[in-house]
Parts: sequence; C-alpha cells; structure tokens
Amino acid sequence: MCMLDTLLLNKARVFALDDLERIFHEKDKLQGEINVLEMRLAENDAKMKVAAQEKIRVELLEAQLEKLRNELAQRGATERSVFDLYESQNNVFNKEAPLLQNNTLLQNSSVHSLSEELSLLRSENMSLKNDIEALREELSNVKNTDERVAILVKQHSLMKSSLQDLESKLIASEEDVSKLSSLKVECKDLWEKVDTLQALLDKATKRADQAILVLQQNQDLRKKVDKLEKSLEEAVVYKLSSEKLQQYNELMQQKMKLLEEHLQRSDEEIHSYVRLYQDSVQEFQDTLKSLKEESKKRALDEPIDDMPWEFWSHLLLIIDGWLLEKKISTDDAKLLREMVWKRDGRICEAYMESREKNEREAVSRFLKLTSSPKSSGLSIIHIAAEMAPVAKVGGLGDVVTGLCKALQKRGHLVEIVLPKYDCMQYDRIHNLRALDVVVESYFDGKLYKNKIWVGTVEGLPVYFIEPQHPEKFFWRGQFYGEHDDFRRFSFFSRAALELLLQSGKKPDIIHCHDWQTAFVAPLYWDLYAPKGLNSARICFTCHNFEYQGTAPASELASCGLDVHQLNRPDRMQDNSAHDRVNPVKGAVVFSNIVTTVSPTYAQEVRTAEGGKGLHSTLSFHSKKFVGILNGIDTDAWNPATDTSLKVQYNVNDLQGKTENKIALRKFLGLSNADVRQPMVGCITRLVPQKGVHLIRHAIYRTLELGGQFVLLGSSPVAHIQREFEGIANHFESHHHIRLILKYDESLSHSIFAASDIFIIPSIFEPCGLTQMIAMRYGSIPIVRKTGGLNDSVFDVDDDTVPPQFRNGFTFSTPDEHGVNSALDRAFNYYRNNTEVWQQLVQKDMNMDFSWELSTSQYEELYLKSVARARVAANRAQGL
Ligand SMILES: Nc1ncnc2c1ncn2[C@@H]1O[C@H](COP(=O)(O)OP(=O)(O)O)[C@@H](O)[C@H]1O
Repeated sequence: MCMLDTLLLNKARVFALDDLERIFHEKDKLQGEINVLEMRLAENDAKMKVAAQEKIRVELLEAQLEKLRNELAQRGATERSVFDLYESQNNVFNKEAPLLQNNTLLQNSSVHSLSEELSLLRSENMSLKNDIEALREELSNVKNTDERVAILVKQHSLMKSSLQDLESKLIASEEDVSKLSSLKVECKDLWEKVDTLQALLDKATKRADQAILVLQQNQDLRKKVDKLEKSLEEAVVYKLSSEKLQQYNELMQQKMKLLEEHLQRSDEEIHSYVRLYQDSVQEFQDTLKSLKEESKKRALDEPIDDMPWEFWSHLLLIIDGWLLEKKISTDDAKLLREMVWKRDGRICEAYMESREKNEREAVSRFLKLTSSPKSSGLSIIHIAAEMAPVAKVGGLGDVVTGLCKALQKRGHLVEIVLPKYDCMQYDRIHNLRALDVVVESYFDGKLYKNKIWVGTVEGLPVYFIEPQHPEKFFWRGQFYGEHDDFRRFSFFSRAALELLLQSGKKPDIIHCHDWQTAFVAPLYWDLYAPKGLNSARICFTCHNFEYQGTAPASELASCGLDVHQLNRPDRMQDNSAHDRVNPVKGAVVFSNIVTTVSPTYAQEVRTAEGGKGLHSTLSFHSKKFVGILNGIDTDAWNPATDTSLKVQYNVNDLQGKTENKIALRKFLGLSNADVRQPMVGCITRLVPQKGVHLIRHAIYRTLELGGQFVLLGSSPVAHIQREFEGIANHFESHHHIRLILKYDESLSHSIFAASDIFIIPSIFEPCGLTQMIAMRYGSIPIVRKTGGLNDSVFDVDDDTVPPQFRNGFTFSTPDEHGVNSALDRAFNYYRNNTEVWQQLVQKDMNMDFSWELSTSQYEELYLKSVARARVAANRAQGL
C-alpha cells in the first residue's frame, strides 16, 4: 500500500515538473511573438505617417497641376491669337507692302519678340508636360500607396486582435504559472508525505517481513488468521447491513415521528385522549400487576395456558347458549365469560367436574364461581361474510381467521358472526350445534326468525346465522354472485346485530368487513346504539374498493334503514349515481375506525384513479383511515407441518421442496426430465384486477424461456373463464404447461410448495396474500409494484432498498414488456446463479409475514378508539 503511494507521488511530481517546463517554454515563445508583433506595429505606424505625408504632398501637387493646366490653357489661347495676328499681319504686308514699307522695322522687332516668347512658352509647355507626366506617375504611385495603406490598416487590426489574444493567453499562462507555483508547494508537501509514507512503508515492510517469517514458521497460525479474517469480514458485512437496517429504521422512525407530530397538531383532541388512554393503561397495568401478585398466592386462580383455544371457545359457547336459553342471567353470563376470557383455572376445574353431570348440575356448578377479576383484554366481535377455511372465496376469509387468531393470542375475547351458508366446509367446524333459541330480526317491515348455530373454527368461537326467510338467503350453493346479494347481506348484517343485542353482549369493538357487512355501521348508530347495544366502537375494513355493493336507494329500506336520511351526499349516497346508495361509503362515514389492507393501497385509493369513485370521501375522512398490511396465518401456511404436501420441508432442508415439485409434475402429467427446469406458479381469481392478459402472456413467455407454468384459478367473469378454458384445452397434454380452472385449496398448497417462481402481475392489488404465502414456501415472487405487493416485495436488484429486505422481482408498467423484464431476470438468476438463488429462497422462507405486527396495529387502533369513547362518556356524565 505504502509502495503504491510512493510510486503515485513520484509520477505526480514528474508530471508536474514537465508541465512547469512546458508552460515556461510556451510563455517565452509567446513573449517573443509579442515583441515581433509590437515591432511590426511600430513599423506600420511609421509607414502610415509617411503615407499620410505623401498623401498631403500629392494633394499639393494635384493643386499645382490644376493651376498649371489653367495657365497652359490661357497660354494656348494667347499663342493662338498671337499666331493669328502674325498671319494676318503677313497677309496685310503682302497685300499692302507698299503701304507698310515704312513700318517694317517696327513690325520686325515685335514679331521677333513674339516668336521668342512663343518658343519660351513652348519650352515651358514642354517642361510642364514633362512635369505632368511625372506627376501622373507619382499619382499612380500614390494610388498604389493608398492600397498598401488599406492593406496595412487591415493587417494592423488583425495584429491588434492577435495581440489581444496573445495578451489573454499571457494572462492565462500567468495564472497557470501561479497555479504551478501552488502545485509546486503541494508537490513539496506531497514529497514530504511521500517521505513519511516511505518511512512508514519501510517500517511496514519490516513488520511484514517479520510477519511473513512468523507465518512461515507457523502454518496453523496462518489458517487461524484466515478464519478470523473471514469471520471479521462477515462481521463487517453484518455490521454494515445492521447499520443500514438501523438507518432504515431511523428513517422510518423519523417518518413516523413526523406523522405523529402532524397528527398531534391537526387533532388536539386525539392527543388529549391519548394521554387519558395512557393514564388508563397505566391504571390497567397497575391493576394487572396487583392481580398478578394476588394470583400468585392462589394456585387455583392461575390462568391455564396449556388448554387449546378450542377448549376456551367451546366453554364460551356453552355459557352463551345458557344465556340465550335463559338458563343463567346476563350478569352471571358476563362474569363467566370474563373468566373464560381470562382462561381462569377455576372455570376450567368447574367444567372438568361437571362434564359427567347433567346440564342443571353443570349450570349450578358454574354459578358457584362468584368472584372474578377484571378482564385484561377487549371484547371484539367480527361480523363477516367469509372465514377461512370454512367459508373462503379470497383473501377476506384468510384475513378474518388470521387476524382473529392473533387477537385471541394477545388476550382479547374474540368472536365471529357468519352467515350459515349451505356450501360451507362443515368438516372444519368443531362442535357445531344449534342453540335452543330463536333470534327474530326485522326485514321488509316484518320480523323473521333466525336459527343460531355455534361451533369452533380454528379454535375461534363462531356464531352462524341461519335466516328462516322464504328466499333462503344462504341456501344458494355459492357465497356471492346472486342477483339479490344486497338483500342477502343487508338482512344478515341486521340479524347479526340483533343477535348481539339479544344475547346481552357488551363488545368493545364490532369489526365489519367489505360491502357485505358494511351495513353494520349505519345500522349500529341509527338503530342498535339507541336500543342499548352501545358499548362498542365500529371498525370497518375494506379489502377491495372495487366492490362497493351499490344498489337503488329504495333497497336500503328493507333492513330498516331510513332511505331519506341516508341517501345524502355526506352519508350513503353513491358519489356518481344520486339515486343509488353505497354501503362502503356508508361504512366509511359511520365507522370510528376505517382501515384498508396495505399502506400503499391506502394512498392509492385517495387518488381519483385508484379510489373507484370514493377518493373524495376517503380524503375527507382521512383522519380515521389507515392502511395496515395483512399478515398470513403462519400455522395454516407452514411447509414444515402442511399435511397437504407430499413431503414436509423447512428452510434448512429444502430437498422436500424438490420432491413436491416432482410429485406435482407427476400428478399434473408434466415432464419430469429436468429437475432444475424452473416452475412458475400462479394461483388467483381470474378477474381483470389480477392482470389476466399479463398472466396469459407470462404462460407463453415461460414456454419461450424453457420453464414450466402451472395456473390454478377460476373466473366469475364468463368471457375470461371461456378464454382460459381455451388456453387450458390447447395445452391439455403439454409437457410444460397446465391450467387447472377451479378452486382447490389443497392443490394450492402443493403449487406453492412445488413452484420456484410465483407470478402476480396485478393491475391493482389492495394487499395480496399469495406473494407472502409463496415466500413462506420458498417460491420467489414476481410482482407488479402496486398496493400491498409494493409493501411486501422488494426487487433483488434495487439497491435503494437495504439488502435484507430484497426478496423478489418487481416491475412497474403493467404490460408485456414489464412482465418480460422481471421474468427474464428471474430465469437468469435461477439458471446462472444457483447459490444466490438458494440464499434468496432461504431468506424469503425466513421472512416474518405473521399477523404479529399487523395485529398490534389493529390493537392500538382499537384501544385508542375505546379510550376516546370512555373519555367522551365520562365527559357526558360530567365526571
Ligand atoms: N383457485 C384457487 N384455488 C385455491 N385457492 C385460491 C384460488 N384462487 C385464489 N386462492 C387463494 O385465495 C387467496 C387470495 O387472496 P389474495 O391474494 O388477497 O387475493 P383476492 O383476495 O383478491 O382474491 C389466497 O389464499 C389464494 O391462495
């Protein structure tokens, strides 16, 4: 390193000296040129002066010439008159000789003088002519001189400009000289540094020699050093990545802080509520602490943690059943429910003791449990149209189950109310039974009976409502897509609230989902809060703003809502059709908390392009509107325990993934010739939102790239279903392409496990779950950057994202070019970078997409809303 520095410094010095030499030489040359030019300029000036004098002389000569010409002209006239006179005198003399004889002498003398004068004039004339000739010559010379003068003037101006050029060059060179002198100083400095570096280098070389000696003597030590260096590098990489992560976290924290500040400024009231809430949390924590201490003393009071959720939900349903069947009072039921909620050991013991006894004895045993500590969580009731796995159409079902399970784990009492569809997966419901009770609910001006069923699903207590209505609302063989969906689900929403009212429940939160149960929000505030079901705050989650369930305003009256009051622009009136009502808009307006399923989608729907007509409503209510990214149920989606798979596997043993690929190929009749042939998977509803034309294109592109493609999907849109049936038939016995056009939960697990790449080219995507499930199964996602896909998939080549977050391939423009760009890159990585691909698979499988983080966000929203309600209630009571 030191040697390199020395060489570089030497080189720099030589260059600098060469430059100096060259600049001096150039300067001398320029100075010489300037001198010559100055001399020539002086010469020119002198010449010009001479020329000017000559010009004056010429002018004088011309004047003289003119004078002489005039004189000559006069003299010519005189000469001619003298001659004429002489001739006439001769004639007279000849004619009158006798008369003139006396005057002859006189005459002779005058003639003589005249002829003398004439010859004088002639000679003078001659000399003048010569003079004129000479002057003419001189004049032509002068003309030549004029031309020369003009040339000289031109040359003069040219020289002047080149002189200016030279002067500016001289200035520049002088600057160069000054730079050079500073360069010289720097150079000197550098030399000094070179010397010190040289000294250091010498020292280092000496040390290196010693080190080499030591290393040569001890090979083992060297190996250890190598190992240490490697781990040091890893540590540096780790440090760098953790630093980046920290930076990223700091950035996020800053953003959050800004947001928090903004919220604080914009809503002073919320701020005070938060403080009050914090006080109550403190109070709650104190109570909890003292309870904990107390419970330590009493072994029987200890919460039972080793009983499954299934058990507690079952107990809860027993108590609710007794309440509805009027076998216990509301207060007793409340106390017992709270004990279940707290997983109290005493109620567990009571159940165990009374298992073999008849119902009356069991009831009395339970009623002996008199004291019960305060509950530690919230009572949350979800009213929904889907719940996985019993009634699932898409992501909504997954979210209801995943979120409820996570809330239950956090100590909240969670219950779910669902329609009792005929087409449910009844084998996934435990202890399903009908209660000996009938709940009547209003519809079309009458009361209709509802049969209430209870059972546990995934360890959660669920109420199923079976309307005894002649239109058999939920006996249709399918969940949605019926002509009277508006009537079916407005009926269900009202019956669900009726059930809560009649069973005396006092929930803290009622959480409804999508347009099907959006009616709950206006029904609650307009009808049920006045009836006494007033303990709750309403949370509404919209999983997709594409579906708003609008209908003619008059249809709202069936479930008892006031059309006149609600069909208003600030309430339920649809923003684009004033004679229609919009349930989603109603829920946005009437809920205390409104959420959607990813932060990016929450932004997108506030724009005119993304809001599907609701952007202005959402912007108006933006203070209560947030986007929370969904999680996935990591118990249900776990390749290490998934019984749908041929072989279970995990991040440390990926052989099982390959075996699933081979098994799926066999099952679907695809070629098994090359185990490394990449398999692209796609599991989706085939609707325009999912980018069906891009899915179709991806099939053909995968074929071109030499991969295999497996599509599992079905479409509620007839022409899309037909189109894909055409493609499916075309590839019916193809070795590399298979389209399975149906809903098949078990097959979906096999495809997630078998595929290497998973494609989701959505036009818009509120959250999307398949990208997270795919990652959990080690299938690398290719997604379009939109909605929740944008919040969960980060491109492996995007260096603006910290490396630990990069987990897939993304593209922005929803066209074939975009698909190609991502698909081609993915194939390239898969084929040419096996090791990197393997690391990517492991990284993706380790990513945390559980409900943990999202649930804590929902929990925080619930708690804040409940605290605000308490403060408002206390204020109203004057406390
Ligand atoms: N044909 C199908 N067979 C089995 N499961 C499917 C099918 N189509 C979609 N799914 C499942 O439905 C869920 C889709 O959720 P999501 O990605 O949020 O999309 P969306 O809710 O818009 O349909 C995933 O769990 C996916 O595996």
